[in-house]
Amino acid sequence: MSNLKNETLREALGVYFIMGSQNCITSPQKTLDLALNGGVSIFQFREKGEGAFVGTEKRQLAKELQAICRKNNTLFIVNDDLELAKELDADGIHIGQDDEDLQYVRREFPDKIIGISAHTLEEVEKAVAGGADYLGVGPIYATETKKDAKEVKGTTLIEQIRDLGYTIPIVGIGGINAKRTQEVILAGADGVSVITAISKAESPDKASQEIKSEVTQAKKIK
Ligand SMILES: Cc1ncsc1CCOP(=O)(O)O
Ligand SMILES: C=C1C=NC(C)=NC1=N
Ligand SMILES: [Mg+2]
Repeated sequence: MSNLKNETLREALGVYFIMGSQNCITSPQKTLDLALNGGVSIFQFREKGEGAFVGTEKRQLAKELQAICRKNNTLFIVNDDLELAKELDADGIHIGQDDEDLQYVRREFPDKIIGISAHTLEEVEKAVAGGADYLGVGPIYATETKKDAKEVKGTTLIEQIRDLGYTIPIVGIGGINAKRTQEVILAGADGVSVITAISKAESPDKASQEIKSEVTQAKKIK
């Protein structure tokens, strides 16, 4: 378990922005700065897909985005890349089912936040048993961003997890925007993970603000 208190992390998961150079219209640095101004509460660097940076360029961009997060007192999470996460002393790492297994990652990062993607109840149970700090459940809605996304499931898995009494922090992910945010929170998620709705927004700060207010409103109803 990360040394960050469970409830603090749950709170921080509210508006979980994920981005890499391939997801932006303008510069990643500018996009992140605006998104943080708008109310993003945790950020994940996810440099993947066609044309993604590798090596020194990737490391350089990660350092710059981490510095922007630090300036805004916001958690900086690295997707998949354990070496990079270690080198930057990131606040946490997010792994998918096809990445290193949780036990190995926990040994490497005993006090960091470890998030796991989960798409089935079996994957959820394994992640909870293994001591993951949060789950990324999706895709909730259709998404263009992740080419190998699994089948769209709506909010059913989130509801199932809560019906079974699991209290692990959850973010929904996949095709989420401001309009869809309340449904995901009311289903039992603690936050929403978003790439396109913020990274390709006309104004990333306004987009983040709208999502944040939807999260806040839904949590009042819950
Ligand atoms: C990384 C990931 N995992 C499941 S869907 C997805 C992409 C989400 O991107 P968007 O918010 O643009 O649909
Ligand atoms: C695939 C993913 C699922 N969930 C989260 C939070 N991040 C990811 N990269
Ligand atoms: Mg992965």
